[in-house]
Amino acid sequence: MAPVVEFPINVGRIDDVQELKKSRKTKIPNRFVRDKAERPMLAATTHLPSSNSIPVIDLSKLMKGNKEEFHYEILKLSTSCEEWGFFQVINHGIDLDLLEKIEKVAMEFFMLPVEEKQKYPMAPGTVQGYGQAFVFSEDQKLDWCNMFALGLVPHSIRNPKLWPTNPPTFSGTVESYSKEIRKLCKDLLRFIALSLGVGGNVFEEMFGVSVQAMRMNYYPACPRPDLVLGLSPHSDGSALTVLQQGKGNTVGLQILKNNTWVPIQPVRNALVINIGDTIEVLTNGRYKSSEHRAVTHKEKDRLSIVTFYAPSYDIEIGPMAEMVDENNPTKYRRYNHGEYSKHYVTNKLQGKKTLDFAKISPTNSF
Ligand SMILES: COC(=O)C(/C=C/C1=C(C)CCCC1(C)C)=C/O[C@H]1C=C(C)C(=O)O1
Ligand SMILES: O=C(O)CCC(=O)C(=O)O
Ligand SMILES: [Fe+2]
Repeated sequence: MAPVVEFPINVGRIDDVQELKKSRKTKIPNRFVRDKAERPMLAATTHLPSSNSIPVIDLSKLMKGNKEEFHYEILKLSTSCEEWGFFQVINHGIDLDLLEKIEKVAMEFFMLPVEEKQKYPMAPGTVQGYGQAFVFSEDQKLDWCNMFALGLVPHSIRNPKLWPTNPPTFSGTVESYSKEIRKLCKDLLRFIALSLGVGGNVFEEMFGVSVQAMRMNYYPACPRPDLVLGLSPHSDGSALTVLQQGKGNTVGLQILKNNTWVPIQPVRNALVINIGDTIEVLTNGRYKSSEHRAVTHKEKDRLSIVTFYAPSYDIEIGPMAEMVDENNPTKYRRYNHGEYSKHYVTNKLQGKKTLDFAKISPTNSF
């Protein structure tokens, strides 16, 4: 079973942002207007030097490159994970038509009448279906985003009632896409392990049948992008996250680096990968999950398709012995991943605060 909140909650009225946009009102409802300190300050983040962008990893060099190419790319991978917690992957081997198809069915779904989408409601306190996840109270600010999320693997986390029959190709495309993304996650975890100097199969052997979930995020254009957030700042609770940005989309994803929000420029046919909290714990903080958020655009809509890949709920995790020594004392305790998942999905998105669950000294930001 996927983790859910067990207490009764009142989340108040959650407006559907696509419907708000259709109503053409220029005033943003107060629940979406962020306090001053949280607003995106668009001008301050759009003029960064181009060198300040996340590394691009060529997967074909890791899969079938010569020795030199392999070593160069592994080094780049390790630097990306250490310095950014993010990278983009090109030549990933996933059929580009499949990437197009998943975008197409996602857009077809979001373009359906709201009554049709609401046949698959995300119940308050849960994370699957159509709606807004991570809302737990009436006074919580809302994101300028419509989400549709599904648990995929193992089958026990699936809720068949939430799988849309419209568009008719939706489910089949999700199945094909998720199989390919799963293979990619396994390959990436193997190379991430090698980049750490541990055995390539370490993560896969440890994870059991990994949990896989998918979220489609649709950010309609917003008349006041300076006042709202598309998605609140957070780190992902997964081991790895794979993010596909809609073709031709504007910049929307930003990551927090040295206290500055850095926009991620989409690279054609690339997938964005980020290190989740689980890898941060397993590497004892050597590879960190980065805080990130999404901002909106005044005229353009944006779509992202996100896959979360995480260990099985039954496994216990903690820093790997190879990552701990007298210079790197243990920073995280051991815990059950199912408990962390429950903690993650029963708290609002709040930067990296969720990971305090695992920290031995929670006040440290490491
Ligand atoms: C921002 O993160 C998420 O929305 C998210 C949710 C994932 C899930 C589903 C959509 C349905 C099945 C359960 C699951 C919690 C995996 C993130 O997933 C991360 C968070 C944890 C913890 C994790 O294991 O993956
Ligand atoms: O839409 C984006 O670019 C960010 C999505 C994201 O971070 C998430 O879904 O966890
Ligand atoms: Fe995320």
